[in-house]
Amino acid sequence: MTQDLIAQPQASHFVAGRPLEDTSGTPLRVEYPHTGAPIAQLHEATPQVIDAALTAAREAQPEWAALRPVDRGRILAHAARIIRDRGEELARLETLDTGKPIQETREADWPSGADSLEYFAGLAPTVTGETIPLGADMAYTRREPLGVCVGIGAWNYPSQIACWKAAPALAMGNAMVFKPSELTPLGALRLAEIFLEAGMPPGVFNVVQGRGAVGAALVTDPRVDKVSLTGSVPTGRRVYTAAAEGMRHVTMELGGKSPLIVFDDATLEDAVGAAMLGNFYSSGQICSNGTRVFVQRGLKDAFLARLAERAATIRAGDPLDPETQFGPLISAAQTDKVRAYIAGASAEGARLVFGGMGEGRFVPPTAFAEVTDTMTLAREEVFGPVMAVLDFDTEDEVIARANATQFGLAAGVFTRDLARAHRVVAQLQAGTTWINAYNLTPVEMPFGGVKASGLGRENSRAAIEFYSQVKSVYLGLSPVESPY
Ligand SMILES: NC(=O)c1ccc[n+]([C@@H]2O[C@H](COP(=O)([O-])OP(=O)(O)OC[C@H]3O[C@@H](n4cnc5c(N)ncnc54)[C@H](O)[C@@H]3O)[C@@H](O)[C@H]2O)c1
Repeated sequence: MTQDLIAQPQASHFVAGRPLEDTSGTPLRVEYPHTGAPIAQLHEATPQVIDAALTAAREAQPEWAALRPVDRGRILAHAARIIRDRGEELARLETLDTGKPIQETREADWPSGADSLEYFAGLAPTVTGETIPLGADMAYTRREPLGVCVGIGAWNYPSQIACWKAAPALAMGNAMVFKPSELTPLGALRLAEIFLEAGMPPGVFNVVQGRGAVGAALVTDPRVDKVSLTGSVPTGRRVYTAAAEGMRHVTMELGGKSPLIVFDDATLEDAVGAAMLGNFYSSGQICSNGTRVFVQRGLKDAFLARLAERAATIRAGDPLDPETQFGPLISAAQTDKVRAYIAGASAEGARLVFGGMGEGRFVPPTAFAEVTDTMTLAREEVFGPVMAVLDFDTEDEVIARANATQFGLAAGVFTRDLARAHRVVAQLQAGTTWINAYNLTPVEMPFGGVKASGLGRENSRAAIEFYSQVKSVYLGLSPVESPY
């Protein structure tokens, strides 16, 4: 291993407040995506490790839930402060784990995780029940935790995903066992250490490593009350099915093929900027990306010309270089997959405007024009920096075409006509939408999908509902009337 790129943690797992190793688990080689060089060597969780993590979570949860919400919130807020204090070190770790430019991991990844911890730390004490007058009697409701939640993460925003799941779950008094993606296991381990340092009792947040089989073992364990997955639609279907067997709650944050609609009265620079953000940031590995860019015919030539001009200035390179704006893809397998989509788009008759295959782990920012709805590039999630530009003429037409997909994660509209913007957004089948903006996901705003893109919402007050349940308490204050 190159000495300065080693990121070996103390142990593969973090259970009951301690690093835990079991070298009998299948080896898990962690690589720096930029070079493919190993940066850590871990082991997948064995059944014993999974059992230890779930036992620890089960045991820790009741006491954690019994704390005053303000006391749980103080620990989450303390963890957020530690994350902010160690921003540089954590950004570097995230870059090594994901290959994303350090520019991005400094600004977006852990800081967004810290936002989430701060938000739910503040929200926890404000969650109250209802009192319901019933004449002489009354009822009230209590919002109670679910118990043990399993979090399963994707590789594109590993530490942000861990925080987005942990923050509402823990704020509401649940314990969590988190399984990061096997490709990006390092950030969640660091989060577990930070929680402990911030004063969280051992066992409240545990991390186990492994591929899909470890996730599947967690999802079906009778000690688990809820599963929150961030991943692809096929994995989501499997996990939802398995969770249903045990009547477990789920949150599903899945993939998309989101439309970004640009009317010909849009501000060109903003629309082009948003299309670039929504296709090339994180080398296109973002679930909510607006990968079907519908451009009204009158603006098409200007849009493509300005897009090509601005895309040519994107600086690709070593992700640890602060000047780098664009990094490699996560793995050789993902690179092959993205290249196959590029080859397929050309074969199906789309016109390559710029970009192409690239070299090694890099696929450059790429855009195709004259893409039609039936082409594979317009129908399937690529999860790489490949933009499909489609032409359209009328509002009704573009709404129908935008909705003609199994996905429903996100959508965007660019126009100066705000009445039209609201009218169009109201008709788009998507859980998260933007008007004259794209891919901004502040913690204050609910985030999630409809249709095959998911169930439940992360972030905002809405997330509380998905990490708690309502108990009704009927309070009899008058004599019991019985016919017997
Ligand atoms: N909606 C969102 O918030 C969001 C955010 C990021 C990524 N994503 C989606 O994630 C996908 C990319 O991530 P990925 O390739 O890691 O996804 P993936 O579906 O391959 O894996 C996601 C996670 O599920 C685990 N897993 C796989 N099979 C499992 C099983 N049978 N039971 C339990 N767990 C299992 C994996 O080990 C991994 O941790 C894309 O489709 C992307 O759109 C969605």
